[in-house]
Amino acid sequence: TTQIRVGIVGYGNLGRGVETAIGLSPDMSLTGVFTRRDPASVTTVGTATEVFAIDELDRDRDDIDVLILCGGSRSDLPEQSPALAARFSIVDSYDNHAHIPEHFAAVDAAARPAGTTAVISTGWDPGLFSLNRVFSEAIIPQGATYTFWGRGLSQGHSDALRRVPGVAGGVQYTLPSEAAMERVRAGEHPDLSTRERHTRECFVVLEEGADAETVRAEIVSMPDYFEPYDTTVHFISAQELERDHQGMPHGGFVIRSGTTSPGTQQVIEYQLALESNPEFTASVLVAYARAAARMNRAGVVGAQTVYDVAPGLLSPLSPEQLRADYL
Ligand SMILES: NC(=O)C1=CN([C@@H]2O[C@H](COP(=O)(O)OP(=O)(O)OC[C@H]3O[C@@H](n4cnc5c(N)ncnc54)[C@H](OP(=O)(O)O)[C@@H]3O)[C@@H](O)[C@H]2O)C=CC1
Ligand SMILES: N[C@@H](C[C@H]1CC(C(=O)O)=NO1)C(=O)O
Repeated sequence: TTQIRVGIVGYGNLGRGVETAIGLSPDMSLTGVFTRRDPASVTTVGTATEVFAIDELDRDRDDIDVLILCGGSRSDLPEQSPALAARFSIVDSYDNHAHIPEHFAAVDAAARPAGTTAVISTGWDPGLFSLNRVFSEAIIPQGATYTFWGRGLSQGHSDALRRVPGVAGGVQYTLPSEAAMERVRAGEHPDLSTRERHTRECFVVLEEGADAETVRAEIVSMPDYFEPYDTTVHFISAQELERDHQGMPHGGFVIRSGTTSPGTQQVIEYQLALESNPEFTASVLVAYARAAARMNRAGVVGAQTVYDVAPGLLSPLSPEQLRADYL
């Protein structure tokens, strides 16, 4: 069977992870990396990986089945996903939850008339955690569902704070409320606000001459990303960022507890423990790129989410093998 030919758009933490994950997928090949920067300035993990300027995607080409978009959700994907879905099947990891319906509509308006397939908001949240929230609530309609993340590095929030004028670099860690988790695990169904579930801690390197209090105010008031949370901002040097904040671990869990008849307690839990958030997320993107290519060949076009993708399409194994070995 012919390989699925993939293009990576945007080469940062996620782009590097996708490059590695494709190398582990015998049914897929990497056509190349497409970057907005000078290709000569981009050093890839694989020495054989070709790097092109992103406008190399502007011309008609028949060497890409699906593009994996690895840009930032704060400002890259809102522009790149619809633009590229007009000509290619894509997958992205768009994770600004409050605006996913808008993103879906914009991408669908581009993909559907073009006959491309665009799977948006894949990864783990949104993505695998979204699936588990829906599974859990479909199976246990009477109960309460909770999602906790961290302590770990959120790539979406780190990307978002790096976009603030005056910020030269930085990361954001998400901390779950220990008290809230304890109450949930004790089987309580507490009514917790967003602010009561997590806090956010930022470590920021300022650009020369930038005003710290202006930058802090811009971060903590940022709608969707930071405004709904108690957020602290520490200012550090570039050396400290390099020395202390290069790891990108993360994780979390979705838990639902409820009853299937009066007094009959049922609990579903799905947990992730990630040494590398980007490598894990990239692996999810690659699996959904496999599904997007297959869905497009089957004539399923337009924007899709993880709720629209049959799980078997994620696997390199055939439906027959899955029935024989995994059911
Ligand atoms: N759904 C989910 O569960 C998850 C979603 N995500 C999403 O993934 C997005 C991308 O995360 P991440 O890869 O960490 O973001 P990065 O900041 O590493 O990269 C984002 C983009 O910035 C550009 N870039 C990268 N490095 C540099 C550099 N040194 N100088 C200038 N530009 C650079 C690249 O585009 P170019 O090559 O064109 O310059 C790249 O695509 C996040 O915004 C988040 O929304 C992440 C994790 C989980
Ligand atoms: N999308 C998140 C993945 C998880 C982590 C997270 C958070 O820490 O707020 N929310 O969802 C990311 O970019 O890392």
